[in-house]
Amino acid sequence: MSIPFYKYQGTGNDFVMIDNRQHIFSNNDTKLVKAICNRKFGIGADGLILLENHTTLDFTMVYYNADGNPSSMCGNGGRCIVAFAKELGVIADKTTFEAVDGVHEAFIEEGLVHLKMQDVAEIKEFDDHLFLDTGSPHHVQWVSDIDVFDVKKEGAALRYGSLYGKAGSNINFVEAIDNGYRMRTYERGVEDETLSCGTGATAVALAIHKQNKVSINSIPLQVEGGQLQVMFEPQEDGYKNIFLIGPAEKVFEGVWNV
Ligand SMILES: N[C@@H](CCC[C@H](N)C(=O)O)C(=O)O
Repeated sequence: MSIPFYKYQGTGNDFVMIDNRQHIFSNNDTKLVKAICNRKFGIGADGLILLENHTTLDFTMVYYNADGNPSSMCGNGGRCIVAFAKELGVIADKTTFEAVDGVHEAFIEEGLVHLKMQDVAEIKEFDDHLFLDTGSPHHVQWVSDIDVFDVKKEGAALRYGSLYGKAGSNINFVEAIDNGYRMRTYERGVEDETLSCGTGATAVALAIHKQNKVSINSIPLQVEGGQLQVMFEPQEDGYKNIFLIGPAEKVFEGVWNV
């Protein structure tokens, strides 16, 4: 079996993308997805994404983590699939598509993909961290030594610890820097630090605003793989019109032979 694939990255969060409009790839083949995402024996990626037909919208996004399992929303993957849909000629510069957490609008402007995220109603604040769901679950914690912080060790301890039970959570660490904020993420389902996490960046931006650290509604975030921007409108009871903004690029394409 030969499966044509494309490799995309959004601020270093990388994905294998497959045009599955003709059902060339079986859904939920955990072993195959894990093999494709393996960085030593496969193509290598943080996740695999299928672009499928939708009955009324432009397309459906189906997301799998690198461990082969389907998961909750991937923000950077959402930005990458918009660029992929444009490359395939499925859309021009604007789109409405469906993902696991609902319908998303997006547009491409000056080379950056602006992805509208779901409204966020609740941010839980604890003594040393915050927790919110931006399509995926996110723990946000301030640190003072982010450059040398052991994200993999501390992230894994929290992800598998008593706070989040079997489902786990993605774990974000953040520090204020001269021109904004710098963050690093341990990703559930990759079980390692990734160079960027879009739903994580969204969670960090809203957490920063919730804690009154800024009054602005647009927050620049430096991630390991580049720069993201999150814009939002604060409401009495949460946040709406949330946009995750950043680059999404095709890296290469090929054929996977099984
Ligand atoms: N890379 C993602 C998040 C993907 C989902 C996550 N690993 C989970 O299982 O919760 C992003 O850019 O949002």
